[in-house]
Amino acid sequence: MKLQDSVIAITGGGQGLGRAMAEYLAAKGARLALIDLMEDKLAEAADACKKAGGDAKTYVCNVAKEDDVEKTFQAIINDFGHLNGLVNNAGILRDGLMVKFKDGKLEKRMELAQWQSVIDVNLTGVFLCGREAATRMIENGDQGAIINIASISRAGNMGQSNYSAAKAGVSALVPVWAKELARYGIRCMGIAPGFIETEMTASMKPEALEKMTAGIPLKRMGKPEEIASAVAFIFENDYVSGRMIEVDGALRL
Ligand SMILES: NC(=O)C1=CN([C@@H]2O[C@H](COP(=O)(O)OP(=O)(O)OC[C@H]3O[C@@H](n4cnc5c(N)ncnc54)[C@H](O)[C@@H]3O)[C@@H](O)[C@H]2O)C=CC1
Ligand SMILES: CC(C)c1ccc(C(=O)O)c(O)c1O
Repeated sequence: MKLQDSVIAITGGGQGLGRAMAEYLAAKGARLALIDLMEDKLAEAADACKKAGGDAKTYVCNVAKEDDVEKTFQAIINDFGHLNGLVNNAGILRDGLMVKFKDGKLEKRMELAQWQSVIDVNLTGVFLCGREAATRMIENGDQGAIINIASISRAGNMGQSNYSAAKAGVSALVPVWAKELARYGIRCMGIAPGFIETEMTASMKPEALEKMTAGIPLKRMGKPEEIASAVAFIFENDYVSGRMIEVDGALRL
C-alpha cells in the first residue's frame, strides 16, 4: 500500500508515540485522522502533521466508549470519504502488585477499578476501534491494515497484571483479525515496543536512566521514530499479516 494519500486513523495520536507515528506518516503524504481525549494536544499534533507534509483532522473520543467510537469512525468517513488503516495506539498504565504482605498481613493491592480501567482502554478500546475500522473499510471497499500496539510487557511483567493481560490480549487479536479480514483485503499486525524515550523518561535523573538501560542488550532506549518506521513498514508491505514485530533492543523481561 502506498502511504501517499492513504487515510490512516491513529488512536492516542495527540502525544507520545501516536504523535510520532502521525508526523512520520504525514511526511510520507498520508492523511491522518487523529483520535484522542485531549483536544489541545490533538490540535498541536495536527499542526505538526501539516508542517510535515500531510493532511490531518482531529477527533475527541474515548476509545473505551462504544458510542464515541461509532460516531468518530462515521465522522472520519464523512470527512475523508475513505479509511485505509488504523493504529490502535491509545493506552494507559495503572501499575501495582496484585497482592502484598504488609505488617504481617496479606493485602489485596490491585483494586478491581484499577484492573478494569486498563482493560477498558487497552483491550476493549482496541476491540471497539478495530471492529469499527474494519466495518467502515469493508462497507467502503477500502483495503489496508490494522496495527495493534502491544508492549514487551505482554510476556508478563511484575506489577502489571492489568497491563500485561491487556497487551497479551491485543497481541492475540492480531492473528484472529488477520485470518478474519484477509478476505476483504485487510491485513492485521502488531508491534511490541520495549522501553522507548518519552517526555517522561527525558525528565528522569541520568543515574535512573542508566540503571534502566543497563539491562537492555543494545544499551539504550528506543526512539519514537523507530516505532513509527515499523508502522510505516507494515502499511507499505502488502505481504505482512498476522504477526508481531518486537522493537525492544533485544530485551527480555
Ligand atoms: N512509551 C513506551 O516506552 C511504551 C509504550 N507502549 C505503548 O505505546 C502506546 C503509546 O504510549 P505512549 O505514547 O508512551 O503513551 P502516552 O501516555 O504518551 O500517550 C497515550 C495517548 O493516548 C491517549 N489516551 C489515553 N486513554 C485514552 C482513551 N480512553 N481514549 C482516547 N485516547 C486515550 C492519551 O490522551 C495520550 O495522548 C501505548 O499503547 C503504550 O502502552 C508500549 C511499550 C513501551
Ligand atoms: C514496561 C514497558 C517497556 C513500558 C514502559 C513504559 C511505558 C509507558 O511509559 O507508556 C509502557 O507503555 C510500557 O509498556
